[in-house]
Amino acid sequence: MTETIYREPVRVIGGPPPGAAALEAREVAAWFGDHLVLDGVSLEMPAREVTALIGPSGCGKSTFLRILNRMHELVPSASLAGEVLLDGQDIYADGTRAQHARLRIGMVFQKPNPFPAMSIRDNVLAGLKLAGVKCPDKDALVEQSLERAGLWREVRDRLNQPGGALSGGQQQRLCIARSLAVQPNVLLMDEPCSALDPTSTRRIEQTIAEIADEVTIVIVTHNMQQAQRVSDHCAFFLAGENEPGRIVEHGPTEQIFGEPEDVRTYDYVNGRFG
Ligand SMILES: Nc1ncnc2c1ncn2[C@@H]1O[C@H](COP(=O)(O)OP(=O)(O)OP(=O)(O)O)[C@@H](O)[C@H]1O
Repeated sequence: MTETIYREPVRVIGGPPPGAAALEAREVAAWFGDHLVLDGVSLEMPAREVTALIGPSGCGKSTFLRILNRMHELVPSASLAGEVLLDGQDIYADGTRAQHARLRIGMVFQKPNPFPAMSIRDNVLAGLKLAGVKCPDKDALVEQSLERAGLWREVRDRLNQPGGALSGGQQQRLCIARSLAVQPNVLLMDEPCSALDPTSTRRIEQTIAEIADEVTIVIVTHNMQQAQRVSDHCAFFLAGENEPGRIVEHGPTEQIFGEPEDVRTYDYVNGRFG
């Protein structure tokens, strides 16, 4: 079989502007009803780098991640304050559409969620249809997205088979391919390996390393080794008893794991609690 390697991004019409983008949260607070779950969260997530969000269960990491692409507001009781800047533009500014923010800032979830009866090829293209993005050369886009997600070689001869027939790790890479097909500027990942075996986990980590030059990544993980392996920066979240979650400390991953400034960070990354 002849291979076409698509080095330049395949052209799509109506997609995000090209390239990775920086994200910055400023003084973010979040509520469910009148329950304040996050407060005073400010964090810079540089373009083309991987930022890991770490911290014990319930400290607001997933809530923060969902605020970064306007999914938090889909929960009926949810509200928030603060700003989220995508390359300097507040995604919550008046007149900015949530769907536009979600197109530029993609998301991969804990449990792989391909459309099980839909073909592998159509799964990759499903995000385009939902976002109203068009592509004149769909075959090239399918190949490039699967290649970037590290799945092409395993599925290129069975693109018409259902997505549900793949293994869990392959399904997660299919979901990454689906997110990449719309060519987002940022990819958010909420514990993307927690349902996977160690081999699939390493394969996803390899994929993260391969795509990080082209798309900014923010990943929630409970796995400290994973945070160390995949991220350039880490933010440590913590919520006291009856207190909202806050960032205790953030910085280069080497510093957070090697020489943290706060004793709570030291204790957490060394497995003393959480
Ligand atoms: N839909 C919801 N309605 C009400 N409260 C919620 C909702 N989702 C989360 N919460 C609450 O918000 C707080 C933060 O939850 P969140 O899931 O963001 O934490 P987390 O750090 O991601 O936890 P985990 O690591 O267990 O996934 C918790 O107190 C949780 O109970």
